Amino acid sequence: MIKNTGLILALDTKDPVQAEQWAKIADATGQMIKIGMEYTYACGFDEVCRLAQGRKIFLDLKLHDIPNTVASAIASLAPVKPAMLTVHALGGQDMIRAARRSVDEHFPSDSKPILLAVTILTSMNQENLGSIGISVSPLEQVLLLGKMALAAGADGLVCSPHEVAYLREQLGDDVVLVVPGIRMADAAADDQQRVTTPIQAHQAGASWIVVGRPITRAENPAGMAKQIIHELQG
Ligand SMILES: O=C(O)c1cc(=O)[nH]c(=O)n1[C@@H]1O[C@H](COP(=O)(O)O)[C@@H](O)[C@H]1O
Repeated sequence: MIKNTGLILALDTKDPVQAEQWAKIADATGQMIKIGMEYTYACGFDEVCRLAQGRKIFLDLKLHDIPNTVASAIASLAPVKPAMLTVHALGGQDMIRAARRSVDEHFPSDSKPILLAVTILTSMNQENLGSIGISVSPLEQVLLLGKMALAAGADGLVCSPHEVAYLREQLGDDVVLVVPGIRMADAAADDQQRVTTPIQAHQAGASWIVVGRPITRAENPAGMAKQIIHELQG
């Protein structure tokens, strides 16, 4: 059983003022923030570096390309000094090996980001998998991709809350499991398919949960963040 599950607040916005306000909520509670594609593409790399300064950042750009391109992209991300970064497991073992080499080469040994492989997006269900030619269950596919990614050098995985308990059992306590697809009980799932509540993800063994809209669209985002942290610690 994982004792502590951290909260990562996803800053999915194009607006630097809004991002700073949400980041301050995370600062006040000592949580990590996630900067993703929306912010990076809208605001640019310099702004990402500014927002990241003095903060623990999960840089979620979900790199997925040929090995050389991914390795070079990771080298370009070094100025952000992220604590975590993502590649897509579907890029395969050669791409993940190249990502590993690039992290080891371009980041100082005392501040290497945790290299995370995104398995099957939380927005996909069995039917979506079938439409891309995958007939096994999300659980089986996540385990297959997860084992491959860890063997190729990833430090951890991004998976849905539905797979966490099984991955913990199969892969042990040391692997970092980062878990989006978090919704409060009875809340709308939006575009997410494989979801649970924060406490269920914690009990299943998540190292970190990633939460965006349940906090950022709450009437009182700071209050909601505190409530989730309280639940995770309870
Ligand atoms: O890599 C991720 O963080 C990620 C992987 C995944 O499978 N599903 C997923 O939702 N995410 C991210 O987690 C966040 C979830 O946001 P909300 O659905 O608003 O809580 C978004 O920033 C997504 O980009």
